[in-house]
Amino acid sequence: MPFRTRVKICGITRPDDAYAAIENGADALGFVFYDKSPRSIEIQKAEILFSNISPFINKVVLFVNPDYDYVNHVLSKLPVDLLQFHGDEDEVFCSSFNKPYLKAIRMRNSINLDEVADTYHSASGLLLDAFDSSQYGGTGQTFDWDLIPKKCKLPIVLAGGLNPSNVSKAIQNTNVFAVDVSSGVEKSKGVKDHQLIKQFMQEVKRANE
Ligand SMILES: O=C(O)c1ccccc1N[C@@H]1O[C@H](COP(=O)(O)O)[C@@H](O)[C@H]1O
Repeated sequence: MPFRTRVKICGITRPDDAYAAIENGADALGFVFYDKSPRSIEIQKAEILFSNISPFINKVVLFVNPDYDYVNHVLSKLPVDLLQFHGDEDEVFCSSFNKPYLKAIRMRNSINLDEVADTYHSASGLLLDAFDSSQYGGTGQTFDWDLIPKKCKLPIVLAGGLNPSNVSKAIQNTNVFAVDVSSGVEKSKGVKDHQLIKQFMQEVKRANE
């Protein structure tokens, strides 16, 4: 069976955007619970969205340096499949919710991903994003994909500045398990462009042929 790169579309704030992502074949949808993000969503709005998401689509909730109680509050309200920690959270914190999680790593030359995988041994995967000193993520910036090892102890999700024009090259140049996109399929912050979602998914498919 040929390998298929999985796709997560992040920063969903509207039902129509969720449907467009699902209809075009996304495996996971991401919801941002970080009030400094323009893609941040309120719990009440997310409750409605979540109740309309088809089975077998992973619902991922993203946090940046959250309080322990806030994560538990979100988990008490929403049927979450996977947590995504996109800040400076340590392994003890990330693993304390009894839920699978992705740990986002903002890539710099000095990072040794084998060491990071040992540190976050309880993670379901590492999500690699571009480093930006002023923002935690959703920056639309790429990083040097040569920094990604061909083999890692944990599955790798590639993020950071992906869009329909570069995702096929990103997949062909790396050996990642999944790709994650937010700003590259938007018409404005928090509002997805359905044509770009379609093109992005077509390009992922093309790269897998
Ligand atoms: O989307 C955001 O606003 C955001 C805010 C804070 C941390 C992470 C955020 N998004 C994640 O960033 C990466 C890359 O996004 P982009 O495709 O470059 O826009 C992705 O994992 C988003 O989930």
